[in-house]
Amino acid sequence: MTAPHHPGDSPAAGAARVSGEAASLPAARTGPPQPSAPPELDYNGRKHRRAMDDATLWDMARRIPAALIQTARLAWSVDRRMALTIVVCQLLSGIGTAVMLTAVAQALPQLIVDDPRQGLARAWPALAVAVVAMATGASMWILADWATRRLNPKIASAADLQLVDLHMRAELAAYDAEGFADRSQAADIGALHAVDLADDAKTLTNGLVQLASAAVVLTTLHPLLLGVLLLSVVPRGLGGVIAARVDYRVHDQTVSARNVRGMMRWWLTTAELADELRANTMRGYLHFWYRSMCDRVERREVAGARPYLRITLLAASLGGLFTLGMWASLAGLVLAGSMTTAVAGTAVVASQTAGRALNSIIRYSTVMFHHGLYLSDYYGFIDEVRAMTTARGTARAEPPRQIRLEGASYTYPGKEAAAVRPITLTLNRGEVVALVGENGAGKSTLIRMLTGLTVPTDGKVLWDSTDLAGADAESVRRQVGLVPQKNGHWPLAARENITLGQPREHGDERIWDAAERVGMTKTLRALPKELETLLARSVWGGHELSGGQWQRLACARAMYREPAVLVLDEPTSEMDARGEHQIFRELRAMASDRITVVVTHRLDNVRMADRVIVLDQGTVREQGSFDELVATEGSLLGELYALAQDR
Ligand SMILES: Nc1ncnc2c1ncn2[C@@H]1O[C@H](COP(=O)(O)OP(=O)(O)OP(=O)(O)O)[C@@H](O)[C@H]1O
Repeated sequence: MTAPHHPGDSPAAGAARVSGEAASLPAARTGPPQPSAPPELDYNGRKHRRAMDDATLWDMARRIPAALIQTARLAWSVDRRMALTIVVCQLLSGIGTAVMLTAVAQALPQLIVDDPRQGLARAWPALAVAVVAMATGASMWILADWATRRLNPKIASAADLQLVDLHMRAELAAYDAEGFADRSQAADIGALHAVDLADDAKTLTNGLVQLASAAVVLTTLHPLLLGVLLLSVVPRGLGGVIAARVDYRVHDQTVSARNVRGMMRWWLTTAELADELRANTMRGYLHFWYRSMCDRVERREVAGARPYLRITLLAASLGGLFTLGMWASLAGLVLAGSMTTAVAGTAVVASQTAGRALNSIIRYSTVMFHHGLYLSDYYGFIDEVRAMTTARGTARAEPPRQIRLEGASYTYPGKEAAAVRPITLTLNRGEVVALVGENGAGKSTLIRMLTGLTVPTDGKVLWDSTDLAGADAESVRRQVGLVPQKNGHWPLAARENITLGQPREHGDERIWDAAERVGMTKTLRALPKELETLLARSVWGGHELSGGQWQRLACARAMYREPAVLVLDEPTSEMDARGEHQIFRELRAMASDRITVVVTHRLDNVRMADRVIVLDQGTVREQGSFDELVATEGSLLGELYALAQDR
C-alpha cells in the first residue's frame, strides 16, 4: 500500500509503505501524522455472507427448487413463448442424450466382431441414430440459448422497471425507514442477478435432464451400473461443492471492499466533484484510500488461490481414483461374464456424460443458491415498499381555498422527538405566506405535510373539508407546485426541464412565458438549440447551466404548472439580486389564484409576504406581518432580522 503523496511532501515521505491488513499507519515521530487505512466497511452483503457460510448442503438443496420456481415465474411473466421454448428444448435435449446412449449400446456389440466391414455394415443404422440424436441434443441447446438471449433483456428490464417505479411511488416515509438505502441497494443487486438466475436455471436444469437420461439408460443396460456411476461421480461432485464454497468465501470476503471501492470510484471520476477534489488538494489522500482498497481486494483474492488449488487437486485425484475403480469393476464384470464388453463400453460413455452433467449441476446449484439470496432480497424489498405504497384513500383533492392544520405533528421514523410538534394553522387562497426559522426548526417537514407529501403522524391536514390522510395521493400532487431545497438538474432538454410533470402542449408560448417570469429568456435563447438543448454537461452535446440558472429553471417549472398550492423552499439561495427580485415580484403577481408558501433565510424577501410564520423547534412561535413582528419586543424574527442587518 502506498501512502498518499501530498503536494509538498518529499518523494521519500510520499513513498512510505504500510503492510498488514487494514493496519493504521503509525504516527510518524517527525512531521505530520500519516493517514489511516480505510476502515473495514460492512455493507448489505453481510446477510448473504452469513447465509452462505452457515448453509449446509441440505439447506442449499432445499433452497434451489424455490429459486428455480421464482425464476420460472419471472420468465413466464415476461415472455411465455420463450419460457416454454426453453423447457421444451431442455426436454428434447435430454431425450436426445438418452437416444444417443441407447443407440451406442446397440451399435457397440455389432462393431466388436472379427470383420470390421461387416460390423460397420450392421451397426450403421444405430450409429446414424446416435449421430442424429447427438445433433438434435446440440441444436436444442443452441435453441435454448437463443431463447434465453431473447428472454434475458426482458427479465432485466421488467425487474429494473418494477424497482424504479416502486421507488417513485413509495411513500416518502419509506426513505426515512432505517436501513432503507441498504435494502434498496440489495434489491438493485437482486434485480441485476435476476438475469443470471435465468441463465443458471437453464444450465442447471439441462444438467439434471442429462444426468437423468444417462442414469435411465445405464439402469436399463444393467442395474449395477447406476451404483458404479454414482461411485465415479460422487467424489467429483463433493469436491465441486467444497471448491465452490471456498470460491464464494473469497468472493464474500471482498464484496464490501469492492462495493465501497465502486462507490468511491464514481466520486473520484465524476465531473461534479472534479473542482472540489482538485482545488482542495484531496487527490493525495483519495489516491491512497483507493489504492488501499485495491490492495485489500487483491490480497484476499490471491490468498484464496491456494486453498482452491488444494481442493480441486484433491477432488480431481479422488475422482480419477474412483473412475479407475469403476473401469476396474467394469473389467471384472466383463471377465466374470456378467456383462458384455459392449455394455461396459456404453457405461464408460454414459459415465462421461453423467460426470459433465453433474459438474454443471453442482456448479450452478451453488451459483443459484447465492443468486437466489439476492433475488429474495429483491422480492422482500418489493413487498416492503408495496406495503408502504398502499392507497391512502379515494377522496379526490380539489384546488383548496383553504389549508388547515389541526394539531398536526410529525415524528420521523426511529426518532423520539417530533420534528414538528402539534400545530394548528390556516392558510388561505390569495395569501403569500413566508415560513421563517432557524436551521432544523421544522420548515421543510411542515411543507411536506401541507402539500400531502407526508401524512402527519398525529393530527390532520385538511384541504377545505378533505382530510389528506384519506385523499388519493395523485389527486393531491396534481394541485401542487414545489421547488424543493435540492432540485433536480434533470438530464433532459430545456423544454422538458420546464414542462416536466405536465402534459405536452402544441405550442411553446407558455414555456417562454414561464422562462420570462424567472428571467431566463435570454439564457435559453442563447443555447445552441434553444429549448431543444440537452441540459447535461456529462452527456455528449449537452450544455451546463450555472447553479442560479438551475434554480430559476426550477421556479419556472413550478410556475408553468400554475398550481393551486405553490411552495418554494429557499428558491433563491443561489440567485443574484436581480433574479431574486424578479422571482418574488412574480410570486406576488401570481398570488391571487393560489396559496403560496415561501421558505427563506433572506429576511429582506419576507417583506413581500402577507403573513410571516416563525417556526422554532417544531412549533409556531409567532405569526403576523413582517413590520408588526420585527417591531415586537423580544420577537425571534426581530432578533434574526437584526442579526442579518449586522453582517
Ligand atoms: N429524513 C429525516 N429523517 C430524520 N430526521 C429528519 C429528517 N429530515 C429532517 N429531520 C430532522 O427534523 C428536524 C427538522 O428538519 P427540517 O428539515 O424540517 O428543518 P428546516 O427548518 O427545514 O431546516 P433548514 O433551515 O436547515 O432547511 C431536524 O431536527 C432534522 O434533523
